[in-house]
This record gives sequence, C-alpha cells and structure tokens, in this order.
Amino acid sequence: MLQILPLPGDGPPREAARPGRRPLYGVAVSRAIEQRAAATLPPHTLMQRAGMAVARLARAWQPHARRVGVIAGAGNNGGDGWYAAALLHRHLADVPGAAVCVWAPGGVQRLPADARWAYEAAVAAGVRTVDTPPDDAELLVDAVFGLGLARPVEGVWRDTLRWLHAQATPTLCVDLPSGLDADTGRWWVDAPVAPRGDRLTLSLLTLKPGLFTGMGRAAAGEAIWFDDLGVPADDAPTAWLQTTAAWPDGAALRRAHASHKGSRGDVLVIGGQSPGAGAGVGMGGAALLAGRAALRAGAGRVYVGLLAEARDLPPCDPVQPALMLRTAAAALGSELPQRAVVVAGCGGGDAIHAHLTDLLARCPRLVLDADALNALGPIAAPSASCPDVWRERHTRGWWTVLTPHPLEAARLLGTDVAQVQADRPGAARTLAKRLNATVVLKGSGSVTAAPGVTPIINGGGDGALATAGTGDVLAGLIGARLAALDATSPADTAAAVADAVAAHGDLVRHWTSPWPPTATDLIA
Ligand SMILES: NC(=O)C1=CN([C@@H]2O[C@H](COP(=O)(O)OP(=O)(O)OC[C@H]3O[C@@H](n4cnc5c(N)ncnc54)[C@H](OP(=O)(O)O)[C@@H]3O)[C@@H](O)[C@H]2O)[C@@H](O)CC1
Ligand SMILES: Nc1ncnc2c1ncn2[C@@H]1O[C@H](COP(=O)(O)OP(=O)(O)O)[C@@H](O)[C@H]1O
Repeated sequence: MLQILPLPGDGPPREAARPGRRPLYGVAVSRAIEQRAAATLPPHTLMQRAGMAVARLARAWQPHARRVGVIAGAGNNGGDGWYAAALLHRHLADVPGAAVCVWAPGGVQRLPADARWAYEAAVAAGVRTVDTPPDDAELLVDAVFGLGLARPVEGVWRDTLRWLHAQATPTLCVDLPSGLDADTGRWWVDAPVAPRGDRLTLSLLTLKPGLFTGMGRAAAGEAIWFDDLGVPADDAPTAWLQTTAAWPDGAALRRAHASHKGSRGDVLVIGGQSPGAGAGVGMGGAALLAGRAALRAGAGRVYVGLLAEARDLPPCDPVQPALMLRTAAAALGSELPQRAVVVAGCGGGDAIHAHLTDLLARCPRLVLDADALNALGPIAAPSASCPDVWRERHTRGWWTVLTPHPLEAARLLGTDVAQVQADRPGAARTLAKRLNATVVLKGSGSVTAAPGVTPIINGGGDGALATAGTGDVLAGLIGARLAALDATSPADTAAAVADAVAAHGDLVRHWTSPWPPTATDLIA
C-alpha cells in the first residue's frame, strides 16, 4: 500500500489547496526551493539534514540490520548517502559484527562541494569504502541518482543499477529510486523491469511527480516517505497528488431529504456492441459495467443505449435491473443526450464510429472512452476534422472528458505507447490542450489534465485494477460524478474527474481476498 508519511517529529503535512491533495514539485521547482533555502542556511545544512533523515529512517525501518551497504553516485544524491553512512557507522559502532560500507562505482574525484563535504565526514567517521558490490549487506541504501538523472543510464552505472535492482535485500532509496525520472516517472534503465525486494523511498525536500506515475510506484517500493528538510515550500506545484477520495459521499446523499432521483443527475451510456452488429464480436458487458458503476456511485437514473438491434436487447440487466436498457439509436434519438452526462465508447467496437459525429454535435456533457477514442483517430493529423468540432464544443461551453489508456492515448497523439509512458503528465497535458478537454491518462498513477489546470496524479489504485472491465467501471464513475456536478469550470471539472479516479482506486484499497477482484466485484 502507498503511504506518504512525514517522518516522526516533522509535524502535520501542510495544507493543500483542496482536501486530499498534496503538492508535487518537479526538478526545476525543487532545485529553486533548494537554492533558496541553501542561501539562508549555513553551508551543507541541507545535505546534513538529508543524511540524518536517511539514517533515521534506515534505523527505524531495519533496526536489526548490522551490515549496511550504501551505493553512492557521483553527485549530491551520493552525498546524502555518504553522510547517512557516517551517521549509521557511528550508531552501529558498538554493535558486534556491524559494518557500514560505501561502494562508489564512479569514484569520488568529481564530487560536487556538498557531496565532497559529506564524503569527508564519512571518511573522518571511519566509514569503509569498497570496490565491489556489498553482497552481504542486510540493508542497502540506494544513493546513486536522484534529481540529476535525465538521460539513459549506460556503462558502469547501468551495471551498478542492474546489480542493485536484482537484490532481494531491503533497500532504502534516497530521494528517488535510481533509474527514475523525477518529472515524468520514466524509467531510464534499459529494461523496463521493476526492482526486486522490499523497498522504501524517502523523498527529500519535495515530493516529485515521477514518484507517483509511470514506473514511479513500481520502483519506489512499499511506501514513499517524505522529509521536507525543514524547508517550507508554498510554490505553485508542478502537479497535485490526490491521496484520498472525497467522493462518493453516501451520507450526504442520505441527508438530502428534499432530493429526488432527478436531482442526482442522469447518465446515459452508449456502447456495448452486440455480436450481430460487430461481426460476431459482442461487448455488451462493458456498457453494462459502466452503467452499473454509475448507478452504484449514486447517479439518479442510468440509461444504457446498446449498439444493438431492438430485437437483440435483453429485457433487463439481471444484476442491476434498475438500469434502463434501450438501443443506442433510440437513446440518441431522444432528449437524453442533452439532459444526461453521456458516457460513450465502452465496448463500442466498430459500431460506435457511426455515432461519433452525433455524439460530438449533440451531447453537451460527454465522456469518451475506449472505442469512442479509437474512432477519433489521431488528433495531430492535419486532415482531421475533429479540431473544428472540438473548438465548437468549447465555444458553446460544452465539456468533454477523455479517458484513454496509454495505447489509446498513443493513437490519439499519433505516437507509440513508449513515448506516452516516457512522459505521462506531458502526454495528458498535450491531449487536453489539443482538444480543449479534460483528459485522464489511465494506468499506474492516472493523470488528470485540463487546459490551464495543474495536473492531478492519482496516488491510489494498484495492480489489482489491471484486469478487463475496470476502465468501464471508471467511465461509469466519472459519469456519475459529473452528473451531480453544478459548476463547470475546467478546474472544477478536472477536480470532479480526479475525485472519480481516486474513488476508483479506492475500490481496491481494502481488498483483502488472496484472489484479485474482477471488475464486477469492484462494484458488487
Ligand atoms: N545540495 C544539497 O544540499 C541537497 C541535495 N540533495 C540531494 O541531491 C540530489 C541531487 O543531486 P545532483 O543534482 O548532484 O544530482 P544526482 O541525482 O546526484 O545526479 C548527478 C550525478 O549523476 C550523474 N548522472 C546523471 N545522469 C547520469 C546517467 N544517465 N549516467 C551516468 N551518470 C549520470 C551526473 O553526472 P554528469 O551528468 O555530471 O556526467 C552527476 O554525477 C537530490 O536528488 C538529493 O538526493 C537533497 O538532499 C537536498 C539537499
Ligand atoms: N497497475 C495499475 N495500477 C493502477 N491502476 C491500474 C493499473 N492497471 C490498470 N489500472 C487502472 O485500471 C483501469 C483499466 O482501464 P482500461 O485499460 O481501459 O481497461 P478496460 O478497457 O478493460 O476496462 C484504469 O482505470 C487504470 O488506471
């Protein structure tokens, strides 16, 4: 489970602008905060505090570890490791058989000033340096790369990280797991494989966006700890981390005594291609999942317009008979598209293509998912007619939410999955800007972006969601959340969408069965 915890004694976390959020700072802002603080503090204070924080967490996490191996890089991340080694060495001085060593594969000739000071402190304390990997360590401290990594890792450093990532030994990562890009969550090591073993990451000074999206969660380990090194930061965040879901609020719905089903908002799902309409490929379940999720999340009335002939419609959904089933053609021919939040594309197959123009032209509140996204085609293509439609929607004050997974995002951007995953916040922002839309780029650390709005990265959810149909559930939740929304500013829409994404992640937070949940289980 993800925990973002201040270290003991650090006091409560500072207030974020909205409940359940924390600010994330990328490399540029983190460096500016660091420089500002360094200018007002005695020399090396920040590195001293960083080393102390690392040593303190190492002792708290692995109090019985006697042999500690620090792997130090050639920059200030390595410096944090050197200073932590000095403190741990002192702490373990009287423990029989204890030893702290530092392996610095790049040598110490070119250390920057702070790191040199830390190195000298370690040498003065009697810390041993070694020329080979510390194979017998009971605790490893990963101080190879931090904020300074922004290019592929090669040569001796690649070998170092390969060794480090293959160890089953508990590993405390200093500031960032080495190999991770702080801004994007990109993994700069050639194999996209998550490191093994028990791991913790202690983020220093600021929490970075890359820790929570892309490879961040997989590489950072069981928990991400945070120490602000005593430096307050009220700079504009690079992104927000959504840590808790403030929605749905079942109690509030119950307290709304004067409410009725119409006041909770309507959702219309369009999708679920029938086998007849799709050359033997039926996907009705996807639309039903979205509809059930919308109902479960509190929408007052949920309609499901199936991409099927009337004669092929089931009489009802036996799991949720409250869903109102009809054909997509009947639903789209009624007044529903104007009144309801329309969630289109779940299980839409090829059949959704025929309705795309209608959907964009007639639905003021539209969520496009799955095959509806594929039907849009690359938005970058100069010949695409979509941009005009999008401009028109924007001019009318209509809003659109797109929920691509990385492959769908790659199709929309005319690129490939690797490019999308290399900069998930950037990909979400680009799409949002091109289409004047709110975009949720799904996957580990879903990113919600909208024009002019700070992106929101979801801190919840985990690998249990990597199963078919969970995206349909998310689309339904977003529909329900938006159906209950009065305000329509981009920031409010993005916040509401991020609420639904967080609630979706929370569906697996308390899952205790050894069997992973299916999409149906999530909303049972
Ligand atoms: N100063 C302070 O008081 C504080 C500092 N803090 C700590 O400092 C960290 C930032 O330190 P940093 O800026 O020195 O960057 P860092 O992550 O050590 O990497 C730079 C080194 O890596 C090398 N390198 C990079 N990429 C590479 C590659 N692909 N392959 C091979 N080499 C590569 C690069 O080499 P170069 O590019 O120069 O060739 C250089 O040697 C921050 O994360 C935090 O831990 C905080 O505790 C706050 C207080
Ligand atoms: N490893 C993961 N960690 C967190 N969330 C995940 C992970 N894998 C998938 N998810 C979430 O599960 C959902 C899957 O959606 P999608 O890929 O569209 O599936 P489908 O189309 O089968 O419904 C998304 O909300 C995504 O963010």
